[in-house]
Amino acid sequence: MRPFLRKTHLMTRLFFTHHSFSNSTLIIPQSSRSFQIPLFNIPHGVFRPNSSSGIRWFSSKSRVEAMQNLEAISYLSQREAAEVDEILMGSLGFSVDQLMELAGLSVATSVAEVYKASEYKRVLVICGPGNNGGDGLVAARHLFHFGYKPSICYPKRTAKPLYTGLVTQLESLSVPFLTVDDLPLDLSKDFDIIIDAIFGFSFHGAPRPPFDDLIQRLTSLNDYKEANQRSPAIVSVDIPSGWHVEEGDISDSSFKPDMLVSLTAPKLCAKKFNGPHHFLGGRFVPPSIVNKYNLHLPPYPGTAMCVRIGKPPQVDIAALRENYISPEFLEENVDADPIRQFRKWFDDAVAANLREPNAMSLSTATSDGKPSSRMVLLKGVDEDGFVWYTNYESRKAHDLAENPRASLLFFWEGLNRQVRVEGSVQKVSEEESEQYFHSRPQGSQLGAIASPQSSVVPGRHFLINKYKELEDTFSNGSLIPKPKHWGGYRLKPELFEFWQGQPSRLHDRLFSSL
Ligand SMILES: NC(=O)C1=CN([C@@H]2O[C@H](COP(=O)(O)OP(=O)(O)OC[C@H]3O[C@@H](n4cnc5c(N)ncnc54)[C@H](OP(=O)(O)O)[C@@H]3O)[C@@H](O)[C@H]2O)[C@H](O)CC1
Ligand SMILES: Cc1cc2nc3c(=O)[nH]c(=O)nc-3n(C[C@H](O)[C@H](O)[C@H](O)COP(=O)(O)O)c2cc1C
Ligand SMILES: Cc1ncc(COP(=O)(O)O)c(C=O)c1O
Ligand SMILES: [K+]
Repeated sequence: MRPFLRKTHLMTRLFFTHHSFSNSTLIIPQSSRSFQIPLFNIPHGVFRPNSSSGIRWFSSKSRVEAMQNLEAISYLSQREAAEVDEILMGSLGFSVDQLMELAGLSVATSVAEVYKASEYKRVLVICGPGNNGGDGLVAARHLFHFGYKPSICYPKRTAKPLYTGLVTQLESLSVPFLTVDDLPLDLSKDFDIIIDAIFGFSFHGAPRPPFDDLIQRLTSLNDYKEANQRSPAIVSVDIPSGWHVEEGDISDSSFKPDMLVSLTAPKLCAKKFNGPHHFLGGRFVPPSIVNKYNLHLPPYPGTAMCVRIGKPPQVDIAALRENYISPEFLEENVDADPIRQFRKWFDDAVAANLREPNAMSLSTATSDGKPSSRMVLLKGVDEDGFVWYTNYESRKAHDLAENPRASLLFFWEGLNRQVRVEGSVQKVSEEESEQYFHSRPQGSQLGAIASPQSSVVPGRHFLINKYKELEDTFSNGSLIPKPKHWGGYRLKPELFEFWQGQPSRLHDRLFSSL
């Protein structure tokens, strides 16, 4: 294999035309051909000079950090876990209600990250007599509001107002409470997820009735897993119930959850957890606790209530799929003007708060038909076409010089929508490029000068040094001149396809060729 080389890259802007949908057709069948894409070394170098992209850059960085920090996680003993609880609810001024609310919300958000409500609707929450059971009650309420259908089994209720309040809240949502006798002996058919909120870090000895029997029913589900048959996913809150809080499943005879949501910090038994999904929740740990217990915990990304820890899940790539469920998109729903239709969908993507709704894949090809694709940012769309900005000496620019045709692809995953646009490409005017260039953050302007896009550079230091020199040169606030080799392209559309995903792959595809 050849070693990686470092290339650099820059950015781009967008606009659109007026045409009718006279030729629009609904094509249902999807090509069933599969493609084998050969793997090759991709010289790359994502250069984001300083933080012109601010928060977004930071939040994606903290997610990456979280993934990289897996080795450094620390674990609490049973005594330490109880101590932390006491400190939080003593000198640190928390109430148990608050902590339980945050813990239960963390459990619900962790579940929702892995098991989509559309596929895993029926949730059984088995609650024990202590705070672990309380976390389960809170999680059930949040899951209800997230669109799941929870049922509760809460055989040993605690008479304290906190718990009776949680029960009343669930009853007001008509969440069913099932007795142990109501539950089938074989839990495999009636539920998609079972949340084990039976015992937490205060568990000791061997499980007593009726929890011994419930744990046995969970353990019986192992047989289905071993036989590769569908059975509910088991999610344990803080401790897999029945496991020793520090030693884990000592007898090797208890159930093995698919997911563990550790709260505050993982307890020692979590070292023995080998399931696919380990999450951390309880985003309330103040620095004084972190320092006292020398905790190494991953940062929570953005505003999340949970973060994945442990090894990344091993997925069966072939089994990864979504069943798209969307409103129908019919001929009578589409705007006769594809540009207006595009704007409508674009506005929907913005309103849905999708990240980078203007990110699009741009495909170009050499004159002898060698294709290549990359993402660029749409910077304008109107009757004249779609505009993006880039480096005129880049690979895409070379392609466009010899073959001025391209295709654009938008994928708005959160809306089950895709738009294809194909057409001919021209450079935008120098004035237009000038105007756009000077509207960009200073860092991006300097980046455009520093980065010889698509050419091989000796290393990241090369870009950083060039960038620093430019920063010095322009530190007096003088105008940063647009490099000659930087500017926009405009694609004049000839063909549109608006795609809305539907169940069983019977998607709606409306196209208009102009
Ligand atoms: N700071 C945090 O991390 C927070 C964690 N929370 C959650 O709270 C639990 C710990 O809660 P706690 O009430 O201390 O303990 P448990 O939920 O584990 O349950 C204690 C009850 O279970 C009974 N028990 C213990 N062992 C057995 C057994 N072998 N058989 C049957 N019953 C058992 C115990 O009864 P005892 O009579 O034995 O004392 C108790 O009734 C933690 O894990 C988190 O999930 C908070 O919600 C938020 C803050
Ligand atoms: C979301 C996203 C947006 C991007 N936007 C642009 C852009 O607007 N202009 C640009 O030149 N490069 C942009 N890039 C970088 C390009 O994908 C690519 O790496 C670079 O333009 C070099 O491509 P080339 O060597 O094929 O010409 C973007 C990358 C991503 C992931
Ligand atoms: C290399 C490069 N150039 C240009 C852009 C577009 O940047 P701007 O929005 O500042 O025009 C991007 C966006 O990611 C980029 O990566
Ligand atoms: K548990």
